[in-house]
Amino acid sequence: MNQKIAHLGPPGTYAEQAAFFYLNWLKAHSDINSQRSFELCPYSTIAQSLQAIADKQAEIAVVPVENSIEGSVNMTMDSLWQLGNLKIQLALVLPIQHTLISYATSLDNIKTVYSHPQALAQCQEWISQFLPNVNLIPRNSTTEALQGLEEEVTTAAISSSRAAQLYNLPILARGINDYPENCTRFWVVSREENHPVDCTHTSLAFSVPANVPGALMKVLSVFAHLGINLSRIESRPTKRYLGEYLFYLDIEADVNAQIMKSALEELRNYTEILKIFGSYSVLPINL
Ligand SMILES: O=C(O)C(=O)Cc1ccccc1
Repeated sequence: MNQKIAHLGPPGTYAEQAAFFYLNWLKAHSDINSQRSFELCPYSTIAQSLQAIADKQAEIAVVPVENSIEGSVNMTMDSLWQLGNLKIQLALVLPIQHTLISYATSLDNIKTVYSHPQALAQCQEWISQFLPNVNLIPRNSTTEALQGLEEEVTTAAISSSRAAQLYNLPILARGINDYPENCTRFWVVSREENHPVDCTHTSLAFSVPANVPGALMKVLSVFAHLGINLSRIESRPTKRYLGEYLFYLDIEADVNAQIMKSALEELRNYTEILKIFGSYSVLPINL
């Protein structure tokens, strides 16, 4: 059986790099007699990679969730809530080193820089120091940003050195991210529930029944009283009314642990809609 792994494309994105790591990890952990093969499938947006799973065009998607400098990737959070029935299988942490790619012979000749909004934000101090007058133009991905560089020598793109190599493009500057420890967390998502026993994290999102004092505090105190640690809390607009929010939690516990079962049971009293995105472990990608 051929399993399709959806990721943000065109080929050479950081998402593809994470997906490629996952593909090799799957091969290494597959039964030697298994007939499974895997194929990487690029999509134009993160939302489309997740939609591909919901539509059964692909079995797995690898999507960026959070960056150590810029925080959450809103498109991933919003799509997971909207699609509702997708499950996180694994988290991957990828170190990210950005490069400036251009046919310009010097930084002084660059007028426009293209990239994914997260990459532009992760390099903003470098850009304001070395390219203070350029126009910054967002693109769907760091490799979509590479299109057309050849025809226009006053443009540059922020992408990876791996992408520069893949498309045979010149690198003008390396390691341009403002913080050297820049990392992005990706989630491996599918339609199926994850079953391993050693999951370290659970992610979920919820709305509260009414916008009243203490509504969020009641939910958080369930975890506090049971001694369960949270590793992330995010809010996103419900998009229904101004000032109404959804809350996303990453929790340091397995959904199948007895203590989490108790927490989730109690949580249902204080939430309106509760969506559990799954339990998983975290794998660092060592480059
Ligand atoms: O555009 C890419 O290459 C992506 O995978 C999205 C992204 C952009 C910047 C940092 C991490 C992920």
